[in-house]
Amino acid sequence: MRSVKSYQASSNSNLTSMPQPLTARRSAPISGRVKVPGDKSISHRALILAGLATGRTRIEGLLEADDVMATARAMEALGATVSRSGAAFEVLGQGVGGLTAPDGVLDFGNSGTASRLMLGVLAGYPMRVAMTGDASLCRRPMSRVLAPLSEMGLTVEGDKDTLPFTVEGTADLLPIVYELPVPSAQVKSAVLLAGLHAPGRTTVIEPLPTRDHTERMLRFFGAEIDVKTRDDGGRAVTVGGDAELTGAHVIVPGDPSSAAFLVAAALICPGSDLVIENVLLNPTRTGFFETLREMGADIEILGEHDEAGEPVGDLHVRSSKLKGMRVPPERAPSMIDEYPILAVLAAFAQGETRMEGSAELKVKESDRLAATAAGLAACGVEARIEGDDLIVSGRGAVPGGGVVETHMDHRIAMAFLTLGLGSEAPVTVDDIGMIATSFPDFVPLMRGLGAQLP
Ligand SMILES: O=C(O)C1=C[C@@H](OP(=O)(O)O)[C@@H](O)[C@H](O)C1
Ligand SMILES: C=C(OP(=O)(O)O)C(=O)O
Repeated sequence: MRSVKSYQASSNSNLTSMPQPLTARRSAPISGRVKVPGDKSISHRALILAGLATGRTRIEGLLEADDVMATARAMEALGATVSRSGAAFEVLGQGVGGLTAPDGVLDFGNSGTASRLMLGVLAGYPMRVAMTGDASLCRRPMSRVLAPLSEMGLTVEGDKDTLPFTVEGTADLLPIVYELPVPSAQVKSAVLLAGLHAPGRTTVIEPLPTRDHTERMLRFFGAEIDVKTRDDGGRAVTVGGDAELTGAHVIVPGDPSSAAFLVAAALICPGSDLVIENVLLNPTRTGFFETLREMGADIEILGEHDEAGEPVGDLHVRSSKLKGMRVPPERAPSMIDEYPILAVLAAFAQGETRMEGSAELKVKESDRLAATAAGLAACGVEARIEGDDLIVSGRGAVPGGGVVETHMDHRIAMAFLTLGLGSEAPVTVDDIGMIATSFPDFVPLMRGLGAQLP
């Protein structure tokens, strides 16, 4: 058994370590059968709910990346026991009210999900907890979660909107009905997690459906969850308070947001034929694959089935000629992390791709609208931002030859390394260090499939 304390907070140490540039070159076909690491969103939630449950939880396929290890360390600091046992993780939970005050500051590294979901957990405990993150996380807005959680009873010292700050929860949380002003699964999840402690029922209303892993997993651990879907697709999610959760056996499927880079590489490198096994196919996460099919991509889904409460299947991808399209704003939540790699594919397509309603991209690990447009321009692609829309003019081929700034953003780094596998001239990414936050084996895995990442 190995405790998670032995995992380093490497996303923070990246701040002081030297940047690691990498150059991607035009590649032969990307082919083979492969699995991607476990889904990041489900991994965070598995650790949190396991820590709040009574008894033991076994987690298979947990993503061992910096972001998820920040959640694991936080749960340990709060009194849960998290250890690795062979290929799985085991968590000994403390029950919904059983967590205890940490000794030091909780450091969430680069992870928005870890920090925001944990605020929901902490809201139910009358203890002062100091929280921080790396330079990127300390710029990201926290008011979106602090607003509903303050209504429930959480206080933030100094009324701050960004980390670092100290919060204090209460044993007397109020249940609320909260309508999300922005489509965000992190905000929805934070309110639902706080609702576990509140007496009565807490409801989150979301005008556009966002990823629903918290609801599914809460149900899996025994919480009372009610989901009502409106005619317009919006949802009202209600959690019963004073909840009791029981340890469970969680199996984490492959992350579709990581698979997206492999799919993209296979599409743009001629002659590719790739199968990615065991990918999460929850409909709140598959907007990218649907969009690519509409653009003409040859993507087949094989062997779809349910595993531990989530749909999974294999993706079979063959290189394809793509055409530009209008991506409607209501699709954004189901593919929010895939816009940088979609924009890269749009550059290889014929015609214009207009990605509408992408405002949320401005508040991710970097301003992804700006970083993506600048990266494309550095690689000779015409791209522009109009309000909240990103517009890419595809010419069927990409010149490349640029140096791309990643701004401490793992998805920008992976998106532009992928671009370099299909462009005419090599593409250099200024720093690949942050890739460890979500997909530590990205570079060796891609090399194994034929990618030229020397
Ligand atoms: O709930 C989650 O696990 C996530 C929700 C999304 O963020 P928002 O809730 O800010 O849209 C997504 O970008 C992030 O990578 C993971
Ligand atoms: C936005 C992301 O993550 P987070 O918000 O958890 O930092 C991401 O992984 O693309």
